[in-house]
Amino acid sequence: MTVSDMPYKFYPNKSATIISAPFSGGQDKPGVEHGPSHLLAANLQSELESLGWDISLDDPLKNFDYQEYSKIKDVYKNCKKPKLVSDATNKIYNSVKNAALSNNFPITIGGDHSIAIGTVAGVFHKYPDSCLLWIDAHADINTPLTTSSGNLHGCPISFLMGLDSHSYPPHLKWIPKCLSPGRIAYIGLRDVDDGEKKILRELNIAAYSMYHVDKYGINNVVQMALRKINPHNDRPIHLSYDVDAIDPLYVPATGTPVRGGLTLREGLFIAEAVAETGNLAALDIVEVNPSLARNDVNVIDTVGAGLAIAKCAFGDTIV
Ligand SMILES: NC(=[NH2+])NCCC[C@H](N)C(=O)O
Ligand SMILES: [Mn+2]
Ligand SMILES: [Mn+2]
Repeated sequence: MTVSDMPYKFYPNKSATIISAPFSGGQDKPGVEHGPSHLLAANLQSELESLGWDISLDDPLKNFDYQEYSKIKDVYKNCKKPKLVSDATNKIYNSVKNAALSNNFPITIGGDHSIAIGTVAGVFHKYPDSCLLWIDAHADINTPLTTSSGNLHGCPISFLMGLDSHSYPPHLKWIPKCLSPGRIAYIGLRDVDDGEKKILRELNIAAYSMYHVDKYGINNVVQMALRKINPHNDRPIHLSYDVDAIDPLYVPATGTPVRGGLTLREGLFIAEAVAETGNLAALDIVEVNPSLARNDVNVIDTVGAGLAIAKCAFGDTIV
């Protein structure tokens, strides 16, 4: 592959919006809501500006009243906090949509991975022809019928695809069914639930696990994944990056760590290779949870990895 002569084809004037999504309601462990403030304190904005980007900030959950939700019983069958997740991701959806509609590259910093309900829906509103590259140890494609944890950060893909849609909590029915199975590829999988494996097989979804990374090497895996979802390299690519794809050695401060993950270099290579296509259209960096660090080094490593992913995606190393 050659370096695109049109880097960032969808945002040629290199302007971006950093959207803070300090949200933890898609899972049970407090602390992931502090991810955005740590990434910003690590100079995310000025680091991206020094790469030639014009950066604005948005904070769609600024006035969000979390207290209100603790007063109500927010469960639907086995799904935890559907109203909270619905309302928060709807605000993120509008922020991402508005950024993309005003030609600002949306980079959303989480927060748990349920926020991708809003980010993917927002990007696909502007670019319905997009494809989604999901970097994660997990498939996050449980439906309300298959989830055993009830945590909605394990379900965003199924809502975006409309899988088992009759089972949805009423609040989540607004989510546009914008994603088709041929438009998503995974890299980094190693902790996939049985119900999820069945879905991945039945829908013939491009799923590259750590086994494939070892077998073919990271470059081949990225190229294979992109060829499946973007065969002519003309579609916008949404890169949704769960930092737990990277091995806990490098990214210890995350809610659902799984050993045997990507090396830090493999993880960064993915962001570089997607940037190199010229078609990167949105980025999420999720599941940074500074509260789960055992010491300061853990925080520095995890936040530093998130920052490095963003810089690679924004052209630090190649473009
Ligand atoms: N975004 C994440 N870290 N998701 C972890 C999901 C874990 C498990 N598959 C579940 O559904 O509960
Ligand atoms: Mn995830
Ligand atoms: Mn994960």
